[in-house]
Amino acid sequence: MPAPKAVIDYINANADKFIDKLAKAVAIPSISGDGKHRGDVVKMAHFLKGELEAVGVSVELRDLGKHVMDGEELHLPPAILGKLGNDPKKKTVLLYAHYDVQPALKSDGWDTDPFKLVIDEKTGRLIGRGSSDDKGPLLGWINNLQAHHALGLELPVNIKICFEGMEESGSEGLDDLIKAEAGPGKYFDGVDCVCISDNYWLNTRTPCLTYGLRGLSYFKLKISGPGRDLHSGVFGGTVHEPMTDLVYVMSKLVTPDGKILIPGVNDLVAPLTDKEKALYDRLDYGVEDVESAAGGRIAISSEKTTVLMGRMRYPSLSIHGVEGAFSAPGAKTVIPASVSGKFSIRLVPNQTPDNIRAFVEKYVKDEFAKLGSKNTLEIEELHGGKPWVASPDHYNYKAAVKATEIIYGKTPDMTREGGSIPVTLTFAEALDVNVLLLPMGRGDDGAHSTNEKLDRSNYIEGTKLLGTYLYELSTVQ
Ligand SMILES: C[C@H](N)C(=O)N[C@@H](Cc1c[nH]cn1)C(=O)O
Ligand SMILES: [Zn+2]
Ligand SMILES: [Zn+2]
Repeated sequence: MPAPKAVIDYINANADKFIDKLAKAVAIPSISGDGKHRGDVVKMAHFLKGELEAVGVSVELRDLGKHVMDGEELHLPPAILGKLGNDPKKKTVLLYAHYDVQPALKSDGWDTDPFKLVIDEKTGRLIGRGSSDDKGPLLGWINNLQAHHALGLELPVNIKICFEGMEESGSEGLDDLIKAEAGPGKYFDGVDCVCISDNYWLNTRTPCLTYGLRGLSYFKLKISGPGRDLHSGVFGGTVHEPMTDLVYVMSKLVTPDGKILIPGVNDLVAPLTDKEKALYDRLDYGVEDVESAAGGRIAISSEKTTVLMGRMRYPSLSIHGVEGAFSAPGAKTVIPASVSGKFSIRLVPNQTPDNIRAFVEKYVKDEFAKLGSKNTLEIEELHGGKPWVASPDHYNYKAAVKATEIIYGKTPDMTREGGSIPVTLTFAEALDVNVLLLPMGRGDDGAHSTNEKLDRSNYIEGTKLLGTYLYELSTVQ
């Protein structure tokens, strides 16, 4: 059943107000990975609580306790739990999204202030940190609730909500909450299926539904030696230098064409079948899509399926940065006393943070030992999450296919995502339900990157898509 015309008309008529709301959300720098912004993450939770209550949702902010980040004990931001409707004749769908964002500084290379939503009238882009990941999609749900509230319409399904503020930092605390609230009489009791809008189309033209995510193991490799930073003219050539050791070890992790060098990691990956390869052949995708989204002609292969499988079905290892290294402008002649290299591995089925950790630790220690360095090495796993694959034959997906056809006039591609949303598998297992990923943004949105954007049409049509999905879900078998 399509959404009522009144709902679609309301969304069209209120598009500018929805954009204003996105601007308010973007203005709160809710960066979960930076302790200095923890107050902003909590502020964002209260902002959303107000928005949800204003449209009739009963909301509670659940305390998730404390954690330690970068040596500092911090209170975790709350999980936002909400309920609207309790009609036993209707299906109940659980909506998940996250209200935290990745860090962003203008000096990273943004053209504008990352926390001030800029509306580019020429291109229709809504530019700002979190516009696509994941404040726009999160507000897409609230926009629909607002439309129903304002029009005095009942929703076609019962809604339960779980919005979190730590997704970009390993979803700490949420797994325990979900497990504790699964089962008869508990918060998530009665949930029939889950919908998450927190990923992206493969390209800029074809909507998709996503039935898989890669997992993640994130590591910090710390090498220390001198008691303090040293003058390279005085000490260069006389001591083992931490940065030199780190660069050596990090260079042994992955080849420039993406082959992971850590023994054991690739052995866990299931062999490719012809049937599976045909799935990638059919997707609307070209090497030019990855190159235009990346902003450079740098695809790892000229073969479309190789590039797609590199994102969807094989693990990858990325080197993210070095803490403690000299990185300012100028030419400081320093030997840093302690440096920490950060890298992560995206995991695919059969790989888990538990079975990958031992391979990584052994290999890194062995490679470091080959140096005969007197510096010390510590390796720490910062966070991790398992990969997830669902059945796209479930009614949850059928409802989303129909909704996409109604709103976009196209049958969506069925994709697996290269990114990670650690709680997806927890929902699937703890609640024993199907989970659907229904993305709002395009493949070139630049999530986690500079100048992140959400196209105005994706925000507004995406809002309609989420609403229409709820109607299709209410009648699909
Ligand atoms: C796909 C989702 N929107 C996302 O960006 N997830 C993050 C999760 C994460 C884990 N550590 C830091 N962030 C991702 O895939 O990187
Ligand atoms: Zn993200
Ligand atoms: Zn996200």
